[in-house]
Amino acid sequence: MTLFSNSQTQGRHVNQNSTRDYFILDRQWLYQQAIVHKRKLIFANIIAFFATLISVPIPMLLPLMVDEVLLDKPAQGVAALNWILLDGWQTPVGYIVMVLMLIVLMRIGSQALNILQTRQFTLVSKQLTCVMRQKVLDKLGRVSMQQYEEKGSGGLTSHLVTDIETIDKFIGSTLSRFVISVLTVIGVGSILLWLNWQLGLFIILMNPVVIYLSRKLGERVKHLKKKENQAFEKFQSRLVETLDGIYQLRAANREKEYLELLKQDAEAIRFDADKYAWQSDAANRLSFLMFLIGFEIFRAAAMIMVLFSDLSIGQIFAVFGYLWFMLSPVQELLSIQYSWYSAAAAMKRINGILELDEEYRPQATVNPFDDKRLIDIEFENVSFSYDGDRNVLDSLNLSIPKGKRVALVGASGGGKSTLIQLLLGIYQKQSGDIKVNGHPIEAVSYEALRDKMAVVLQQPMIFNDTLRQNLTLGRDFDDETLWQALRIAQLSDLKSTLSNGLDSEIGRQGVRLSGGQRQRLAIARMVLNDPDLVILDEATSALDTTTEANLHMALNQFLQGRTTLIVAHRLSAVKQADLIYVLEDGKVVQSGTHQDLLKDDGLYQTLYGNLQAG
Ligand SMILES: Nc1ncnc2c1ncn2[C@@H]1O[C@H](COP(=O)(O)OP(=O)(O)OP(=O)(O)O)[C@@H](O)[C@H]1O
Repeated sequence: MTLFSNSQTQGRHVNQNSTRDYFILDRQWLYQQAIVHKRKLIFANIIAFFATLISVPIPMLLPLMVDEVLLDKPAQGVAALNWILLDGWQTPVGYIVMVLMLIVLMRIGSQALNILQTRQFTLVSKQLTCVMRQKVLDKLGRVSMQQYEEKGSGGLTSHLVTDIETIDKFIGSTLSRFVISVLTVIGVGSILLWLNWQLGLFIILMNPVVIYLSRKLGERVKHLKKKENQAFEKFQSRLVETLDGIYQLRAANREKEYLELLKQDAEAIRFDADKYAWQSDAANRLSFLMFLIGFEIFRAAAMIMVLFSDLSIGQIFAVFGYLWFMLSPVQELLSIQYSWYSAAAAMKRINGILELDEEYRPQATVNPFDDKRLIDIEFENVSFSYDGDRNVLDSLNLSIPKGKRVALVGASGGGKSTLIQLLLGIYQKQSGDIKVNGHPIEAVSYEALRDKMAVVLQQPMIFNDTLRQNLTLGRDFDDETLWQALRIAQLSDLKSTLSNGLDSEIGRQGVRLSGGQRQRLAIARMVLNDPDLVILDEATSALDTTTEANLHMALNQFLQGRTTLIVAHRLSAVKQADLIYVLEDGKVVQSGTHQDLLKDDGLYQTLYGNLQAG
């Protein structure tokens, strides 16, 4: 079956370490899980057997009531009741009350066992879905950036929520009902055959047909409902997008056009919803009509049997009872294939995630970091292309010496951020060497290097959490250290603006931080990291010149002795670097200090010469 095929990686770039050692949801795994949970599953099935054993005979008490008590033809049933009942209670009312109590007890017993049985299955299903979620989460931590960029996070989120929920439902409710349904249908079928084999056979064969036909009509409704839901989803996502961007839309005077689009979406909902409303009502009624007609045919057939066989009135009542009794188990058995299809499709989608290419993570074979904590980086003839066609970095050579502050400048799109991504191991160079303290970066391992460095990006991530959590990202620091980091990052003023201090909620529902504040928060985060290698990628671009100057002054001391790589457009951020590289079309076209570069005719002078003059 395609669902379980393991070979979906074809046509994709597969990293060196992704040699199918990854976890996947397949028959074998399900089988292993069934073995792991076999005690619960066996217990659940034994309970199911007894639950059915108690409930199936209930309608058989009707012939006893109707024939023996109401029509006054006492036989074994009444004899059995007489054996239990005291003399004074051996009256029709006594019999009815006694049978009522018996039925109530049987129903309570059967329901109690059902609850216990479902409980066993939910224990298993929740355990399995939890394992699945954790496996997918583990995988997400290893998925390569290319894959994230291709898939987008929206699709991945829905897999984690809805698809796993579908599988949970299949195991927890559909499978759990399966045994009970099969046993009930077998039990009821046997009793009907025993009562009157011709009538029994007719009902056993025709019942699934009637339910199948009425279900078919029901599915039509589902299809319509799906269309209505899709229209709603489209409307909703456009609405959220429009409202999120309302400020910019208003400023661009395009608000009306976007609201007009929303109105068109609303119109589409009206069209689909209207169709769904009446057609679903009609289909529901037709579906029920089909069922009622089937039921009436069975009833008529049963009455005809009374004419032509020795079926008693009480037994006819029992047959009617069993018709209802069979209804839900047959329905459940018929729907199992649909649930299986959805669960299989969900599994396939989850396997799609589990098979995504993983980030290349070579194991460390050397430790080039000495006690002095100094790091130097060397790029030797490094080439890289995103699409395998155009080289974004083209035989690039540059060196970032120990403890120095190095700046990368150049026109937008020159490859500066790409270079950082190669250093971080987010993307892999196609050729050349990146060396860390003289060792190839693969031998050092990206994880070991990431441990030593901190990167501050232009648009730092702020979590919907407290200031403390946003600073520490879960690590332990005392308050004084945190305030010290905030001081260096020029964020001391938060002390007076946040009522709850470090424990104030910032992020989406808390205080709204300005672009500049976010950047400074990320710098404070970096300071707390105490890194040996600092990378600032447009990290101060949103600050005003005074704050930026103050920040650089405060950072000067902190960056002393740490290797620093700065990517920036602003002269103020670049000027103080010990060494500046000018990148153009993926190559270093100039290098030197600010003063050296200003003297040369070249890109640097074009970019910064005027500013300097000004
Ligand atoms: N994920 C990506 N997929 C494909 N192409 C990309 C990707 N990221 C960047 N590029 C392309 O690679 C080139 C270099 O981009 P990069 O972001 O490294 O430039 P940059 O020098 O940092 O620019 P800026 O100064 O504007 O930040 C650009 O042409 C860009 O379009």
